[in-house]
Amino acid sequence: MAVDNDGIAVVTLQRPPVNSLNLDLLQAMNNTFDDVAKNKSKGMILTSASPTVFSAGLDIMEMYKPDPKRVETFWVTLQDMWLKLFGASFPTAAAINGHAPAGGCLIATSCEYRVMLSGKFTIGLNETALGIVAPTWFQDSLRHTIPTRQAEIALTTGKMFTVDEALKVGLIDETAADKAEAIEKCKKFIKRFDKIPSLARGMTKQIFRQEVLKKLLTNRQADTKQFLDLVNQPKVQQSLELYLAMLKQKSQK
Ligand SMILES: CC/C=C\CC/C=C/CC(=O)SCCNC(=O)CCNC(=O)[C@H](O)C(C)(C)COP(=O)(O)OP(=O)(O)OC[C@H]1O[C@@H](n2cnc3c(N)ncnc32)[C@H](O)[C@@H]1OP(=O)(O)O
Repeated sequence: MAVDNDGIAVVTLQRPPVNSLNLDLLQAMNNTFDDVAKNKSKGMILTSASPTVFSAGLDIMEMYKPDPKRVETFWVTLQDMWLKLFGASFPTAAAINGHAPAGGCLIATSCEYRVMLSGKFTIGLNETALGIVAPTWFQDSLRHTIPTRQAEIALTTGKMFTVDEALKVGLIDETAADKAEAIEKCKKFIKRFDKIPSLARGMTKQIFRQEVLKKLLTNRQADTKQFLDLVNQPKVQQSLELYLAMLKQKSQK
């Protein structure tokens, strides 16, 4: 993590090759978000060290033939990550410098502002296309960002938006030619709050987001159980196996 002169933390995801979110990366993100809050940074920008992938979403290896204890810890840590990021009182922005499918889109939509690089990248919640279900809070994060009708159609079809489509529907706020420009645009967004008292800003954001946050906070155990039931279904394991094989085949071409 780097904190620049103007007090804005730039947090770079760096788990090659595709920043897939495994238990270790999620734990590191949680520690970093706590540090950003403790250091009283003006705000946080999330970006990626990869030139083509912001994040490939959840690491499928954490869910394929999982160890029962680890997969439960994995899910609870993912819930923590979302609660910290979506509920952060400090300003948050995503400089999306590559593809952002599924959990990658979740991270981006948990931030308050999104700038994505122009190019052949895509962003969206593609879970249904993989035969899995986007949990309530994934769906809520999308619904919080784009109009309800478009969110429903996107979720049920597993739509991956091109950069132009994402801009048109409001899934991203701006485009940028390169990563430096994306970070600059995110900084400009965060600097808008320079003259707004941070306590009032933070509380207003938390009130605005509290309904969605409360839904998970009061249903955490049920949400975990639902995930564990789903992940242990033979049909879901079969879908994950096929998907992994497809990804492997594609990467070897
Ligand atoms: C049962 C679960 C129930 C509920 C949970 C619901 C919530 C799910 C949320 C999720 O996030 S599920 C994950 C969904 N993610 C995806 O569908 C993305 C899959 N990846 C891609 O589409 C592409 O990799 C990419 C567009 C992100 C990047 O493309 P490219 O740069 O061409 O890289 P490769 O495809 O060649 O991949 C390199 C390498 O990485 C492996 N990999 C890719 N994504 C994942 C992943 N999500 N988890 C684990 N591993 C992944 C891929 O297999 C390649 O591995 P090699 O060993 O062949 O190099």
